[in-house]
Amino acid sequence: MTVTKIAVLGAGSWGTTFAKVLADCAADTDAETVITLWARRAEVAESINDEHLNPAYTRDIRLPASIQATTELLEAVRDADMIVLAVPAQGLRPHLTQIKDELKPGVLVVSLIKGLERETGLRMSEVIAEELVIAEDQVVVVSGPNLAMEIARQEPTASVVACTNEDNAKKVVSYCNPSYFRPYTNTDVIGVEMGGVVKNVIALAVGMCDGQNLGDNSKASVITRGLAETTRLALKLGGRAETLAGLAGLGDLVATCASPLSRNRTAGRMLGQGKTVLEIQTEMKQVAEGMKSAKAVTQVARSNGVEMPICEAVVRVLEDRLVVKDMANLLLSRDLKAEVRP
Ligand SMILES: NC(=O)c1ccc[n+]([C@@H]2O[C@H](COP(=O)([O-])OP(=O)(O)OC[C@H]3O[C@@H](n4cnc5c(N)ncnc54)[C@H](O)[C@@H]3O)[C@@H](O)[C@H]2O)c1
Ligand SMILES: O=P(O)(O)OC[C@H](O)CO
Repeated sequence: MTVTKIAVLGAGSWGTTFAKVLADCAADTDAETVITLWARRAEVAESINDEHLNPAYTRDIRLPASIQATTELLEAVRDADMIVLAVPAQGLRPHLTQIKDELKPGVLVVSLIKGLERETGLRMSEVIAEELVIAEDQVVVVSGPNLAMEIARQEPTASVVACTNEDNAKKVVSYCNPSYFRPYTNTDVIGVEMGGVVKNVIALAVGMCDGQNLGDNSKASVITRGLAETTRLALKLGGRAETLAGLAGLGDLVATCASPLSRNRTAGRMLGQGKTVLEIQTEMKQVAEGMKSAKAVTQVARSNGVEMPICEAVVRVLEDRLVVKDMANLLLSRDLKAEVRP
């Protein structure tokens, strides 16, 4: 039997949980799979190897003993058939630069990351293909309503595995389909990625509503109009409307904006309560990607002539150019128009 080697880079909440998804799937199917999880910090790798726990990120969840953690990046990716990327968006490129000479020909590279690169406005799949000099159809994106802790607890969850080559998406699906995780394939990589990126910015706005003690009407209005602006941008960039109405669009937006587990919603709530960006970054130990990607989203939107008033307002708050209590007034006083364009 051939052994499949999978490397997961990033032992935070989602990287650790996704390694568990892969390991549980391999156990369910009796597949010969070696899963190596790369952690930046030695104590995290030691805890995963010795105790099968990653308390800082997945609390008391017992990880499958088959997951081997290492702090050696090149050792993790050497001979890997599939490399899964779960580091924060702004830290991705330097990692790719380090691993690019170690890649096995034909390797599949899977992005779990929901962000845009700030300097270039590129989606993660574009950064990966560019930096690793691999074909677009070797890059696969996993995105959807996937709060890591719920999946770590094995609560039933669906997701999307997107690749321009559907066979490659199916291959990745075959590795990440344990009993509690149902991945659907999609060939619309742009729609899937943009759904995951922009929902983080909208969740910041919903969190701001919470911080201002606004109720469900306000939040539903932000979520729904947020989906409208996300869809406008995704369509302009070449995505498909059905994707944004699916798990990676509406599904993820609802999960993130509703859940107290969401770091983006939590960061938004803190902004709504008057905390500064610096205070929030110091207090939160985990990444809230929307805070880093919001500006790039609005820059990409502007350069494509797409109006994104909620995202624009979030950026103004993040840049200290708007106080949260004035945000609703700014959004509501815009020119009136039809909900759906004829
Ligand atoms: N946590 C979730 O529920 C979830 C679900 C779906 C997608 N995602 C996405 O997955 C990506 C990773 O998120 P996460 O939740 O695992 O984050 P996290 O904050 O839990 O962990 C990030 C990991 O990356 C490491 N890290 C931080 N900065 C780094 C840097 N500059 N270079 C290298 N490593 C660095 C941290 O040590 C940690 O191991 C994000 O893009 C996020 O949006 C997260
Ligand atoms: O905790 P957040 O806000 O980064 O959201 C996590 C996931 O993206 C939800 O699907």
